[in-house]
Parts: sequence; C-alpha cells; structure tokens
Amino acid sequence: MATLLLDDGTINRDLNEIVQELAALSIHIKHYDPGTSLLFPHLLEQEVLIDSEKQHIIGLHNSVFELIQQQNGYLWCDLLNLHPGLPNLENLIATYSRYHNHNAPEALYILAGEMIFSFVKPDNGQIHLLLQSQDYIHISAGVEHWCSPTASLHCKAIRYFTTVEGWVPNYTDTQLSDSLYKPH
Ligand SMILES: CSCCC(=O)C(=O)O
Ligand SMILES: [Fe+2]
Ligand code: NI
Repeated sequence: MATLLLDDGTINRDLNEIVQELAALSIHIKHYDPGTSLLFPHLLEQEVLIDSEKQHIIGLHNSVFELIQQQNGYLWCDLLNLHPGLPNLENLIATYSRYHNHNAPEALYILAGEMIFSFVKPDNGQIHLLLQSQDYIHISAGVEHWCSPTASLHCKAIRYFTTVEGWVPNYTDTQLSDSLYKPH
C-alpha cells in the first residue's frame, strides 16, 4: 500500500487522500489486486529472473491490464527486477536519483518489493511516496520526479512505455531535499 511522507514530516497512509494529493500534480496511483501473484509466488520470491520467466509474468498481466494499456496507449512493457546482486545496481540507482522528467508518461505496476518516488509541489516542497506490491503509478509527461529502491534493494515492477525509446530522462536542476524528515 502507498505511503506518503510530506515535507513537514507528516505521514499519510490514507489511499484516498494520497490519490487526491498526487492528482493535483498529475500523478495517478491505484492499488490493483488482480490475484495474479498467486499464480507465480515462487517467481516473486526469486531474486534473479531469466527472460522466459519475465515474459511469463508479463504475459499474465497483459491480459489483466489490457484495458489500462489501451486507455493509456502503452506500446510495450518490460519487467524491471532490482535486487541486491544486480551487477549494475549502483549505476541504475545513480541514474534514478536525480530529478528529471520525461516527454511521455512513466507508468509502472509494482509486483514485489518497494520503490520510493519524490515529487516537487507547486510551493517547491518535496513529497516522498513509498510504493509497495500491487501499487500502480502513472506519472504524466513533464512531471519532475526521482526514485530510489528502499534499503531492501528489492523491486520487481512492470514498466509501461508509450514510446519506442522508453523513458528518456530530461535531467532538471532541482536538488533533492536535504532530509526526508524535517521536524516541525
Ligand atoms: C525504477 S522505476 C522508475 C525510475 C525512473 O524514474 C526512470 O527510469 O525514469
Ligand atoms: Fe523517470
Ligand atoms: Ni509460474
């Protein structure tokens, strides 16, 4: 389930309130429990996935999320599998951890593990969103964000793309807030 950390230290776990707060920033989240995780619990717990295992998981979700894909014009998708043993993990984290936006939407559905996204509010405050399994996020084109795995370094997610080249980052100069928790 999604958790939102505001820049005044407030933590919000009310999905409806989080949905509203994010909608104002053109970010859309939803929790989907299609029951698919029951079909491959062994793969969700497995650290390394080979291509055929990724395709198996993607295939199952393509039928479940067909409508979402049509409505959003997703052309293709892949399965991101971040885990502590991933050879280029440090480089990936470095590319995710700078504020950027994209010319097209960024959408993903978390299958297992966690991911933190941060966004900039109109008043320049920053908010931090923890996404967990079965959370779906759609970040509209042009919306500044950065993201990070949590300390578990585990995240399995289906990424949806509306362009052939995928999510090309346009790095912005916004600095990450110096602390994720600022006492009142
Ligand atoms: C690892 S999920 C998304 C990371 C990101 O914002 C990006 O690759 O553009
Ligand atoms: Fe991005
Ligand atoms: Ni299976």
